[in-house]
Amino acid sequence: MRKPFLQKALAAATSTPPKPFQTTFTATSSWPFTADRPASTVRPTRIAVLDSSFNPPTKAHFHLLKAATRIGCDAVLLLLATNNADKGQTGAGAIERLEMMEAMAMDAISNEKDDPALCQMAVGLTIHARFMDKAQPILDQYPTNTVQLSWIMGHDTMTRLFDPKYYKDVHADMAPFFEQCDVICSSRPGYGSRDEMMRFVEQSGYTDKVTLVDIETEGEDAEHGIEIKEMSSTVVRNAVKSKNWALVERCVLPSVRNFIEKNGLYNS
Ligand SMILES: Nc1ncnc2c1ncn2[C@@H]1O[C@H](COP(=O)(O)OP(=O)(O)OP(=O)(O)O)[C@@H](O)[C@H]1O
Ligand SMILES: NC(=O)c1ccc[n+]([C@@H]2O[C@H](COP(=O)(O)O)[C@@H](O)[C@H]2O)c1
Repeated sequence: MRKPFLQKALAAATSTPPKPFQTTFTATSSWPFTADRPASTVRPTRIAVLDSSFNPPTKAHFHLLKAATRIGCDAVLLLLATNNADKGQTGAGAIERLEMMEAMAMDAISNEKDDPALCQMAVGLTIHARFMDKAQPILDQYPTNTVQLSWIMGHDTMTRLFDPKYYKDVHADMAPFFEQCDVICSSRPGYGSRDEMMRFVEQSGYTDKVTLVDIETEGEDAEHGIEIKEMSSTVVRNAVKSKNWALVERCVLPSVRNFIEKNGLYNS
């Protein structure tokens, strides 16, 4: 039922001229605003944006979002890009990824009622690879200064956010981005300690624009040998390939697990 709609959205993103940003799912018609928190320039709505390949969405992604709502984000946007700064596309197709992102959003809306900001979820599609290019077309959708974007990412991605190789002049190019956006960053096993992450932020000169968070560990997953912070889409793809469904179930939400099996993703 949703496929023709998503195919149309993808066609709009790849047509000439392309639609630079669109939402394909929103929890409510007024998203990201609510009756209690209407569009306001006095108190802009803070949207946590998780930009990812979602190949597939994992519990680590979900817990990054929870970390963002814990520190005050009002709503959440799962963002898929038709272009990636570094990776080619293998594994699931774009439509399948959008469907899995929507499944994750529906899971949150049904099961996370005690975290109202997490239930304010949307799924979106951008054509841009770099964060500085992704931001403006999203901001353009809403009345000026009513929305603040908080980009949530792991330590590995923050390193690339500030890597001069993506820019002509990193500070000049990033200045408009940091006027309207901030970054929420989590440490990630294999990419340096929390202290190293803090030093990296200090050296970048953007201490006031980056908030460091930690992904919470659920006892259940720690008991089973893999902690949430150790999860990645690669772990899930490899687990499906080796038919380790117990590990798949530990690393993704039930709706995503069912989607992977039903659609025969990541088998080869
Ligand atoms: N376990 C994790 N801890 C902290 N950050 C994470 C974790 N998993 C993903 N992220 C962050 O989420 C964002 C999107 O991640 P991405 O889509 O690259 O997931 P991934 O699991 O690393 O994918 P893949 O395994 O396919 O490379 C990135 O900013 C990444 O740093
Ligand atoms: N400098 C940048 O803005 C920059 C650098 C590297 C990756 N990215 C983006 O970060 C997101 C996550 O990247 P990966 O899927 O490669 O982990 C992607 O959308 C990618 O295009 C942005």
